[in-house]
Amino acid sequence: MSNKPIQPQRPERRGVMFVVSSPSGAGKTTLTRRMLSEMAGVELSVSATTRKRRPDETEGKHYYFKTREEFEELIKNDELLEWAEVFGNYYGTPRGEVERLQRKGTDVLFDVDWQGARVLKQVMPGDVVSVFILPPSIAELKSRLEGRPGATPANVKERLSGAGPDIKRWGEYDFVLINDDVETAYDELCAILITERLDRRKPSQGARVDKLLFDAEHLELLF
Ligand SMILES: Nc1nc2c(ncn2[C@@H]2O[C@H](COP(=O)(O)OP(=O)(O)O)[C@@H](O)[C@H]2O)c(=O)[nH]1
Ligand SMILES: Nc1ncnc2c1ncn2[C@@H]1O[C@H](COP(=O)(O)OP(=O)(O)O)[C@@H](O)[C@H]1O
Repeated sequence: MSNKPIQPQRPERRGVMFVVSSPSGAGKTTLTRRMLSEMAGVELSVSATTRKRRPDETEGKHYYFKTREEFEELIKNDELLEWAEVFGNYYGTPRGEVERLQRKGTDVLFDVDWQGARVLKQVMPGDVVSVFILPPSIAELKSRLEGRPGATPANVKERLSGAGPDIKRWGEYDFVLINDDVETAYDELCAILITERLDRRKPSQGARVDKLLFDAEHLELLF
């Protein structure tokens, strides 16, 4: 029998499941799109929705756009990890999308409402960290909603009336940040993800330390 020391088995890296919610218009899309384009190692879980595509959105990159019939088929076939109806449209997280990103070992960003955040916490306990983004005031929220391309008085009113019920859920999130100055809010959002990556309790951190310790205790194998 060989008594050659065995290198510790490296468990596969389990990414951070980074869940971000906000009342509509608070700036979640602005902040998360920037994070996805500037930060390495994090990818979007692209949701399916029955909402109409906006001019700046691309099929398969921002959402998978579906008819109600197609979406109901996804529900029936259990292809969604979670789904909810928001402002009269269906939104849901495809299981395949999350499995694919988890296999890659990247961090996964979920842009979901409070209902989705709650389910994701239940189905991936230990992996989810959640952030709630708030506007600095309701007056500012209204003016951001009004300033968005395609805004109509009716959809501004609908989204504004959803703000109170959304804000009530703030206590269910791990982190809460106020998007007043966009640069500060962006730095804070990145800081949360970076802190999570460095958490000692993450399995990938243990694997990195195991490797260092193994090498430190078997210098003869190295030099
Ligand atoms: N539960 C759940 N909510 C989602 C999903 N995708 C998007 N949402 C939420 O649906 C809401 C409406 O999103 P959207 O139509 O893009 O509008 P916006 O918030 O006005 O930009 C937001 O709160 C999103 O976070 C999903 O897959 N599941
Ligand atoms: N910190 C900020 N200051 C001023 N305007 C902002 C700020 N963050 C976002 N906005 C603007 O507010 C509007 C709503 O932002 P958006 O990212 O679409 O919100 P959400 O995804 O939360 O619905 C957009 O026109 C965006 O450019």
